Amino acid sequence: MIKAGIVGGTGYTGIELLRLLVQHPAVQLQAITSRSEAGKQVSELFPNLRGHLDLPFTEPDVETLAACDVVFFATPNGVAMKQVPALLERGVRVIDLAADFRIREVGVWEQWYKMQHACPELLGEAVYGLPEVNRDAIRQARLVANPGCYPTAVQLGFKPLLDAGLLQEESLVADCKSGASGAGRGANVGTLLCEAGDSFHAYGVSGHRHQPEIEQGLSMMSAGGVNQLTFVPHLLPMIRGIHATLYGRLNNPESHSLADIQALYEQAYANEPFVDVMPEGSLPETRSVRGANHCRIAVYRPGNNDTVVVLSVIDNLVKGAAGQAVQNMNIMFDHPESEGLGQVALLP
Ligand SMILES: NC(=O)C1=CN([C@@H]2O[C@H](COP(=O)(O)OP(=O)(O)OC[C@H]3O[C@@H](n4cnc5c(N)ncnc54)[C@H](OP(=O)(O)O)[C@@H]3O)[C@@H](O)[C@H]2O)C=CC1
Ligand SMILES: CC(=O)N[C@@H](CCC(=O)OP(=O)(O)O)C(=O)O
Repeated sequence: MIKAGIVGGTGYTGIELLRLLVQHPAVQLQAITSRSEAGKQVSELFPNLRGHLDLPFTEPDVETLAACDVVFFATPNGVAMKQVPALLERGVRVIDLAADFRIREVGVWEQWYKMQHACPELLGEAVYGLPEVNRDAIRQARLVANPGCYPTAVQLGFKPLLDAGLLQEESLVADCKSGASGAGRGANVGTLLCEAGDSFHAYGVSGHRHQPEIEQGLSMMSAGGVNQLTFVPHLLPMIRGIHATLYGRLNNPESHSLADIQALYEQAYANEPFVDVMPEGSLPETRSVRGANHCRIAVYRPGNNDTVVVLSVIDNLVKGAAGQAVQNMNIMFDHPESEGLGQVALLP
């Protein structure tokens, strides 16, 4: 059994980790932390876990966490980096759902996250946990930086076209929409029902912290690098889900029909358990991945012009966070990659 701990068990990604891990056949939950709820039974706060989990929340101290084989940090940015060195020293492997270890260059990270990094020496060792890109490195990793939700949807959507060198790199646009759970469980006026319900708006238009993460990932897929991505996130009046509409201009439009591009995607993801390339003409819906670890993708070439449109949907809390983290854990501990991740999306 893999002994697992969760730091931040009362947040939305922590709750989602709990839901997935109590059903995982090879995991024994060892410690679940919350500073605000320490001492209370986890199932008292979250009755969906009654009968599945008999553990109280504890304080997030290294001594308790050191008894785990793996610790998930489901905490705000800047928390994991303070505890990770001590845990690694104790032989514990770490999966950070926040952004502390996602960006290679410490200067870029500090500029976007507006704090000093506590252990920049670990940035070179940390593995970016997008299995469809880094599976082999994840297997060996002591420290995995779980990708952000928007970066997951965008990178999986563009990957086959960039890997094949078919796109003009300066032409990329990612028009993305997220449900409100992406903002976390903390009190926040912008995500109150009366503020976010029955309305729709963009945010972070002049700069969002996922921009450098997405550009870093896309650059690794493309010979020329990607540094002019236009990324605009929006808040949708729904709870879960990300819908990314991606645009890119073809280098040689005459040489690649829509059927060729469809075949390219099908081939690229043929062996990926969690990426589904839908048939031509499909319109992926966020509800088709709600609660499931899948990314569903459809490709288009409207009017047969030079621009390819890719539609990519995920559940921000599953493939965009907790599900991907469990997928990474399975890879790190040499378990079947889909173990404990067989959930089918909830319709309607
Ligand atoms: N929500 C989403 O869709 C996604 C979120 N992420 C990232 O995952 C991380 C968690 O997100 P989310 O679950 O939404 O966040 P929440 O705000 O919902 O939860 C945060 C959790 O962290 C704990 N916490 C806060 N501060 C500290 C601290 N200093 N030390 C220890 N624990 C702390 C809180 O519990 P307590 O205060 O009681 O200790 C709480 O359980 C964030 O970095 C987020 O950016 C990534 C992808 C998607
Ligand atoms: C709707 C909403 O607010 N979404 C969050 C993204 C959540 C996420 O993935 O953030 P991390 O990079 O911090 O992990 C945001 O835009 O800040």
